[in-house]
Amino acid sequence: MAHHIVLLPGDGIGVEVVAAATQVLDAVGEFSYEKRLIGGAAIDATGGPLPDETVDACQGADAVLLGAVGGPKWDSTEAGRPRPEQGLLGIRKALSLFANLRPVKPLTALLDASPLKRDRIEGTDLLVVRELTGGMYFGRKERDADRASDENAYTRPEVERIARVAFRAARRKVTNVDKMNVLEVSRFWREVVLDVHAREFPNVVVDHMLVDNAAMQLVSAPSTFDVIVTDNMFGDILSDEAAMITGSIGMLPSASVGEEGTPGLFEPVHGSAPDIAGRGIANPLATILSCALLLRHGLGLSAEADAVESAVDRALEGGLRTPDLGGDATTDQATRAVLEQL
Ligand SMILES: NC(=O)c1ccc[n+]([C@@H]2O[C@H](COP(=O)([O-])OP(=O)(O)OC[C@H]3O[C@@H](n4cnc5c(N)ncnc54)[C@H](O)[C@@H]3O)[C@@H](O)[C@H]2O)c1
Ligand SMILES: CC(C)[C@H](C(=O)O)[C@@H](O)C(=O)O
Ligand SMILES: [Mg+2]
Repeated sequence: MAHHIVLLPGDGIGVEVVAAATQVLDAVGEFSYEKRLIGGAAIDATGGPLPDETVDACQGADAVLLGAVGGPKWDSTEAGRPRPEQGLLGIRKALSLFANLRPVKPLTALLDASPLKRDRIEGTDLLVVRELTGGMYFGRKERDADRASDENAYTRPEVERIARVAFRAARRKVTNVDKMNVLEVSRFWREVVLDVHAREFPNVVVDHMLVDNAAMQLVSAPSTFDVIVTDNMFGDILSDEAAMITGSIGMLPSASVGEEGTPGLFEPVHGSAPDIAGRGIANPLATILSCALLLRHGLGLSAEADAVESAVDRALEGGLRTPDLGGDATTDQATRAVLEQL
């Protein structure tokens, strides 16, 4: 039976890059698709960012492919207004997708597309393991006329399970990133990571870095990292920074995964890019590479995943460059360049 994939295009360029990526999926296999609403598109159609039907469909899928949510149309600082981003946070929580894996590996063809010097980034092959369903994103929120707060809390099981994902993924070492010199929640986080290390993974090298230093080391010596494990907020910020090692935020894929047996959600790291939405010039490669992660980790189709990744590689070797990479290829042309290599 064909694998069943729920598509959540969302808003802005999310719609454009998901349409591109499904063409690539169709070139490597047979899949049944079900398109559902999320984000601003869902607010417009139903009043809320995450309709029940979307959650139900995702729960019944083999894997979920998401574009992006959000945009100025729904941006408001007013308390209590529905926001597109709540849809994304809601589906991550509903599927218990506690681990967000963001691999950062500059492709040879793009070593000169990064603003970082070639000799700095050469050899970089790191993985950001971002905790995705806890911390400041999901703590108690309070607001009155003169004060507002977002609680930043983690429980022991939440830290233990993300630490295990990181230690299992390590080839050389795990770098735990926190802010333990200031935050109580970070001191607790680090203690739990150390416990898991001592009890379950004593043979893996572990080191610890404060997040401000990690932000600096990511651009000065990215190839010294292997696996970075960090909380929801720090992981969000550090992975956008790390994207520039690959040349563009339009290149960075991600996999959001939970416990065995629950469908994974695969999504580019970038957002809905309102500044270029509707112009047909978004780089679809982050989403196409997210499809490779979907094939490999979501559906167990490793050969197909390898084929997609090497087609992207060859298309770039052949000169493919969208505007974010300094060229003028459109989304369509980029997609066709990948399809031609398949
Ligand atoms: N996963 C998601 O759904 C997600 C992620 C990040 C931001 N957002 C939302 O997207 C909206 C815009 O956020 P933002 O501007 O801070 O971040 P963004 O990632 O949408 O855009 C940042 C910059 O990168 C460029 N860019 C992003 N993706 C690109 C691509 N594929 N090809 C070429 N250029 C690309 C944009 O044009 C923009 O200049 C906000 O509403 C935000 O909440 C959603
Ligand atoms: C849109 C937003 C909620 C989201 C996040 O902060 O997790 C995005 O920035 C991401 O990185 O996936
Ligand atoms: Mg982000």
